[in-house]
Amino acid sequence: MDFLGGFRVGSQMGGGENGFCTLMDYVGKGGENVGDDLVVLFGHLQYACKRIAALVASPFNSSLSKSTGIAGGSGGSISGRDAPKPLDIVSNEIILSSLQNSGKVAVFASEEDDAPVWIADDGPFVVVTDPLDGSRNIDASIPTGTIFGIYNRLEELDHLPVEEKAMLNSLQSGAKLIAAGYVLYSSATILCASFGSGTHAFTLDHSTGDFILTHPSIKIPPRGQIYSVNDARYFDWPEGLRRYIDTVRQGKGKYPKKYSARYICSLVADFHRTLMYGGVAMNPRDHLRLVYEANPLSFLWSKLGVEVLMEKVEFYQFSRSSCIKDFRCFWGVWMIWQS
Ligand SMILES: O=P(O)(O)OC[C@H]1O[C@](O)(COP(=O)(O)O)[C@@H](O)[C@@H]1O
Repeated sequence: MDFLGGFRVGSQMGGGENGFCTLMDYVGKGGENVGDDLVVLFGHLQYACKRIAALVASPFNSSLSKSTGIAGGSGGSISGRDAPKPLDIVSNEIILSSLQNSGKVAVFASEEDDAPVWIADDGPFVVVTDPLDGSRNIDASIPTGTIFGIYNRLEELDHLPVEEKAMLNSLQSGAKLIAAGYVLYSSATILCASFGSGTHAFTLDHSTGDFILTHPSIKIPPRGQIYSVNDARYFDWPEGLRRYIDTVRQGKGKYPKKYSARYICSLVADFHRTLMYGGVAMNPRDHLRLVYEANPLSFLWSKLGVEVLMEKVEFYQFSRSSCIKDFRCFWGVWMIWQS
């Protein structure tokens, strides 16, 4: 048992009884004290994620999706890998309605929507999210996750037309995030977040419904022995990346042990494992969304002092004719540079 600022820190084996530090304790006045508005926002966000955790674990998943007839949803005309899956849409609605109820959000920008939604003129925050990442894998019960980032609303844009200010607020630079995180839906449900100093993980105690602080101020192991990348794309990679992976596979890098490969193809799960065990995780394709995935996760890494490489961010040029979903980037995280 550990102590943090007067709170007992639970372990995943521990209960959520009195004395454990819950997420709401942590963000509140007795903990990091992120400010009343953000506390309220997190109260609603964690509630939404608990509902999504229950949804993805539900035995009624597939019948729910089929019977509600939302499979085509708002994205009926979209095809292939971008076609929204039913649980994505349900998760999106859950988060949106929770944030609307919070009264603290001006703009909600989700990977599931073509355009950001303006919620409330006086909401102090802008929330960007991928409500259910990895949902392509859900029929096989592979872990999924919610990714979120939070900005302050740009008051200097208040005079603009709604659509324009919603878009510009959502396209703020990742460097302006005030908080970001993810929720992993796996054998445990884990909410991992940074509010600007350090990165902390909270594990859902199903007996009380509280997220308990289980991993305060996470430190990535200085040396990992795992690389995480979709290496079916090996022949599409740049030469330098192929050389790097070949080097660590053979144990010929600075760390003289052969690396192992782990790739779930569920970003939050691959990210969380890398956070826990170290190593290198990347997606060297022009595929991940800058606003909903790469920026929030990079914010977390940067609070850990980890080097984040993002390329192709020139996509991040505001253009009125572009869909926010099209801002994509190559994304890589180097825990340790060692080729
Ligand atoms: O097919 P790749 O390049 O391995 O990409 C897999 C990545 O795509 C994702 O499924 C995200 O894709 P979507 O945003 O289209 O859902 C991640 O969870 C995963 O890390």
